[in-house]
Amino acid sequence: MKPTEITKTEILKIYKPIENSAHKGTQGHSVIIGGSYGKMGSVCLASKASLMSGCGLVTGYIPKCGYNIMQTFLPEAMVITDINENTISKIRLGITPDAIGIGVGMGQDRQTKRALYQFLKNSTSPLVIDADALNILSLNREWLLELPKKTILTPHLKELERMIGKWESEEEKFEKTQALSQTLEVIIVMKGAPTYVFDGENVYKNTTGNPSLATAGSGDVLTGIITGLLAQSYKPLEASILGVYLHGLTADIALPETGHQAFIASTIIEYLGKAYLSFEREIGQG
Ligand SMILES: NC(=O)C1=CN([C@@H]2O[C@H](COP(=O)(O)OP(=O)(O)OC[C@H]3O[C@@H](n4cnc5c(N)ncnc54)[C@H](OP(=O)(O)O)[C@@H]3O)[C@@H](O)[C@H]2O)[C@@H](O)CC1
Ligand SMILES: Nc1ncnc2c1ncn2[C@@H]1O[C@H](COP(=O)(O)OP(=O)(O)O)[C@@H](O)[C@H]1O
Ligand SMILES: [Mg+2]
Repeated sequence: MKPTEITKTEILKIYKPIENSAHKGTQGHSVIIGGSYGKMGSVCLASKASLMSGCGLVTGYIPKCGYNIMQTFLPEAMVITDINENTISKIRLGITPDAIGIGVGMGQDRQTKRALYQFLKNSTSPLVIDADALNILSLNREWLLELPKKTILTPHLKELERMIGKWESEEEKFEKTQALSQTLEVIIVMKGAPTYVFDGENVYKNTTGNPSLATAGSGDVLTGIITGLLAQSYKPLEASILGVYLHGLTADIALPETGHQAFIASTIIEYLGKAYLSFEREIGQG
């Protein structure tokens, strides 16, 4: 199982420049579901990253306590609140978005667990599953069978361990992850240094990124980027590959300008524009 490297050449084959006739309706609508009291930053970061990945419309689905926080942090986003104050208890969107990212900052309340199960049973939009949604699934492994095919899971190594159990060697970690992606027919973005993407058949190794990304919220931002790309009608594997590449590239571009200490999750979002511009320059020269 030799990984294929995710290089700029591959990325330029996937990347779709914007059409002149574009309007916000053609650029996709993504929904980020998550947040709980004290963890609203995660949804704010993921939603802003989704918008700045190029998505036309973004909605946050959050508990009531996050309403003012999110509307103030990100006026470009729309907000739908749960009936519950501090955690999500029932997911009623009333819209059918082009992609949904679920789990960041969501916590693992009993009501939230039940809401996730009902959501997975009924959801028809392409999905990205991260953080607490992954942890809840690890505690209720039979729920994994409810995941629609080509759903994208984005575990860091601890979340991965909760899903597949401990491994004795790197080889075993890769084999178990590959087996899970094959059995469930899902895409697994195994976050780390570097990040690998499994699609059940092949494994792809990211070539961008550096330790500046070892900062709170940087995975929440990745969830927002991949969800935004999915909503812009990139296929799930393309969105995963392009998402991890862009995410790492922001850190590579920023590092000489910011230094790693002052690089935070918001800096990833800030540098998305420069990362995209580097693609446009290559296309212009081609
Ligand atoms: N501003 C906000 O609102 C923010 C909200 N957030 C939200 O908080 C929730 C909890 O998420 P979380 O990831 O912090 O908790 P959890 O799953 O227990 O993992 C932590 C443990 O895992 C390990 N570990 C992690 N990475 C690893 C790696 N690459 N390689 C190896 N190990 C690794 C590490 O273990 P250690 O190495 O310390 O033993 C660490 O102790 C979640 O909903 C998230 O969205 C956060 O995003 C922050 C900003
Ligand atoms: N040393 C590193 N080199 C490259 N990427 C890293 C490094 N440390 C962390 N990252 C990236 O940062 C992100 C961290 O995600 P995660 O642990 O979910 O953060 P959070 O939950 O705080 O948002 C992942 O995309 C991971 O690949
Ligand atoms: Mg995370």
